Amino acid sequence: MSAEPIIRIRDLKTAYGSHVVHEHLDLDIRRGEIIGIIGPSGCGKSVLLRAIVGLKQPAAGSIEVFGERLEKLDPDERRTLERRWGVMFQDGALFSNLTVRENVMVPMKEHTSLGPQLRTELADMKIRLAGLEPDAGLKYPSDLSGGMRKRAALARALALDPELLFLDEPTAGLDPITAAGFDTLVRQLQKSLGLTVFLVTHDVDTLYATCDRIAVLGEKHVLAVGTIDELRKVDHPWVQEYFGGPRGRAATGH
Ligand SMILES: Nc1ncnc2c1ncn2[C@@H]1O[C@H](COP(=O)(O)OP(=O)(O)OP(=O)(O)O)[C@@H](O)[C@H]1O
Repeated sequence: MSAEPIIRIRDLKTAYGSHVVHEHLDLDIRRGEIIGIIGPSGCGKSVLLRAIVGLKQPAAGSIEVFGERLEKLDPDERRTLERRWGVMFQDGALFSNLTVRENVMVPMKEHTSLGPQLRTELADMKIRLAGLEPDAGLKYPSDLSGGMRKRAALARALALDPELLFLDEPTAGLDPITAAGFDTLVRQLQKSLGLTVFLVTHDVDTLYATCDRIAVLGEKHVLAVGTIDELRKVDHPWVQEYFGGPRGRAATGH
């Protein structure tokens, strides 16, 4: 892992009108790590993700990704930078009128000059990489189970061979076995592709199974960041409850 963070957030403030979501938020994401982002509902996990990828304009502070500040780039430079990450949104956000293969090809069409034949071959490769059977590519999202839809959304997030992957609650709504399969897949992909993963989750099992470090959001900023063992020692009621409460104990078998 290099010392230079892949994402560097300093003194971030975000707001919707008078409603301040983040204030004085600092966070570094290290290259090659899977960092879990947790915190109470509505604390701003998804908004933080959106701010990093440029979908939510910060009210103050700075966000650097790959050493660049998005708002300082011209449109071409920004598109080049955006190609280096993939995002899987909370609901998967697949286009319902496109097949899985066509969904995966959307970013390729937008960002590359690859011809249809190559796009198809690459899309099918991503579909397999995400753990789906090849024939899933010809199906529409409505023909897939929840777990398969998540994998299809993951395949699309991987379409451009990203270095950085953003996953917003990837296991929400999945049964525990399917969720565990997804966790394993994320870990395998991180290892084999050398990805850095920014993973928003409520799922304690996912944290234990996949994350190198965890950042706890609350009170508009990062309350604590560290390994699970480090966070267990943090003297904050929500953090204590999260890791020491019944769900946290069940996940560790303590
Ligand atoms: N488009 C929007 N317009 C106005 N307020 C918004 C918008 N998006 C998010 N918010 C507000 O920002 C705050 C943080 O929302 P966010 O979705 O990031 O929370 P979260 O931590 O991801 O929650 P959850 O765990 O429930 O998904 C909430 O108070 C929410 O109401």
